[in-house]
Amino acid sequence: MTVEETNLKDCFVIIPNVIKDNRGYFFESFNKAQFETKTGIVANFIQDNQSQSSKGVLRGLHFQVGTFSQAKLVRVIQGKVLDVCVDLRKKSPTFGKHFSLILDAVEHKQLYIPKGFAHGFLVLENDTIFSYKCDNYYNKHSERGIIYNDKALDIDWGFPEEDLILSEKDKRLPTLRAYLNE
Ligand SMILES: Cc1cn([C@H]2C[C@H](O)[C@@H](COP(=O)(O)OP(=O)(O)O[C@H]3O[C@@H](C)C(=O)[C@@H](O)[C@H]3O)O2)c(=O)[nH]c1=O
Repeated sequence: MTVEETNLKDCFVIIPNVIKDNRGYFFESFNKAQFETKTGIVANFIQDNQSQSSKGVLRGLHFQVGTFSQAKLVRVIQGKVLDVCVDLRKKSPTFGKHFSLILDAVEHKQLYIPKGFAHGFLVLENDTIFSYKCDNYYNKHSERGIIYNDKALDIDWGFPEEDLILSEKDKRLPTLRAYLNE
């Protein structure tokens, strides 16, 4: 696997070694020792999640707070997404900045998103299956979010706004400024 830095500190793109033969392909989707050596991050993932979505679904921008804050290692098993994360660590030099990349089932890239970041993705192909590891358990009461189209974040989703499909919960999320003033 190869690890690439992003514009956001502690946030990495992981590019696996995909081995192809006449049967198909094989790759190690997670190798703790290699992950830790190449990123310098000690990962203790304890929950795996999987979701399926249609084209146009936007999930996010989500995070958990306090003792339930989560680092995530995200990837696409089938289909394609635009994946986005936002640095919400108040003391970070890249506070409020975001990183985005395409995750698909062709390159099999992964994104490591540290604690203190918001995360979301826009689904670009029907029947996309998204999978991620978390280093903390889900906790309903610790869930927070920022609205995906917050002008202050300036995220280019590159998709017609009227075609987006969001959960009722996600439609009501606050801007970053409103969240910080809560
Ligand atoms: C995230 C999560 C949800 N749930 C439940 C709550 C709800 O009934 C149902 C669907 O939850 P949501 O609508 O929050 O699912 P979703 O919008 O897919 O939430 C996910 O979005 C992406 C962008 C992330 O980064 C994740 O951390 C997570 O927040 O699943 C769990 O039981 N465990 C979990 O870990």
